[in-house]
Amino acid sequence: MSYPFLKGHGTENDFVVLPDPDGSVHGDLPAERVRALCDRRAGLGADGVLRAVRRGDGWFMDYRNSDGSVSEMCGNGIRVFARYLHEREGEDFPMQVQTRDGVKTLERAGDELTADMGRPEVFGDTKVTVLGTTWAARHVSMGNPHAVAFVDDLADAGPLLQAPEHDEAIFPDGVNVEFVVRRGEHHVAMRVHERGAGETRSCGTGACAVAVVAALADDAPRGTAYRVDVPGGTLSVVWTEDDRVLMTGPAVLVAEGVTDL
Ligand SMILES: N[C@H](CCC[C@H](N)C(=O)O)C(=O)O
Repeated sequence: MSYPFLKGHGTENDFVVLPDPDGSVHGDLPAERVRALCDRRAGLGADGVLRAVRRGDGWFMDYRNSDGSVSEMCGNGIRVFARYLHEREGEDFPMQVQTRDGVKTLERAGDELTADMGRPEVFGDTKVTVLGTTWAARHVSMGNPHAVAFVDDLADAGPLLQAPEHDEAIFPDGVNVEFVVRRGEHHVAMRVHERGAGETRSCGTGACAVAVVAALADDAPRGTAYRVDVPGGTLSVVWTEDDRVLMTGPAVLVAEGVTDL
C-alpha cells in the first residue's frame, strides 16, 4: 500500500514526516516500518519519523527514533513538524503541537522557528564512559533524558559508534549523551550520541539541555541567549525568567512523495 511522506531536517537532524490525520494509514506505526523508512540504504533515510495525527482540533506529533523506539520529545523534529503543518495543512503561527511531553508552542523567528520547549528538569551529577575514558556529566530532562558532559576537545568522544556507557539505574530507558566544549561567552559546541539513533548532526532537546547546564555553570542571568553549534548548524537557546527553554533554529522541507515501505 503506497502512502505519502515528506522529508525534512533541522540543522541536518533529518526526519520522515508521515501524514496520518485519522490514524487509518499507519495504525500504531509498527517499529519495523519506522526502521525500514529510516534505513539510509534501502529506505528513505532519516534519524526519526514524525507521524502527524489529528487530536481534537489540533495535531499530535508521534515521534519515533530510527531504531523504532518511541521518545517523548524531539526538538529539531517539532520545528520540521510545524513547518509541515504550516505549508501543507494550513496551520498558522503561532501554533500549538501536542507531544508525549505535553503541548508545545511554535512561533516564527524570521525564516527560522522558535519552539517553547517548556521547563527543564535539572537533576544531579552522573558519569558517561567512552572507550575507557569517563567524564562527569549532568542529568537534565527536556521531556527526554540527557547526560551533558563538558570535554576538552569534541574529538575526545571518539567515533561514537556505540552508546556511551551510562548509569542504568539513573537511565533505565537509555539516555541521549551530549559532549560539549566552550567556544566563547555564552557560546558552546556539541556532539551528540542520541538514544535510539546513534550520533546525529544535531539534537534540539540536547542543545536545550546543554544550554541549561552551561547557564548554571556560568551563573548566567535567566534570559541569556546561548549559541549552540552542532555539526549540522547552529541553534539559539534561551532559558527564560519564568523557567521555560526557548529554542530557535531552521526547519526545512526538502522533498515529498509516496512510498510503500
Ligand atoms: N533520540 C531522542 C529523541 C530525538 C531527539 C532529537 N532528535 C531532538 O532534536 O531533540 C530520545 O530518544 O530521547
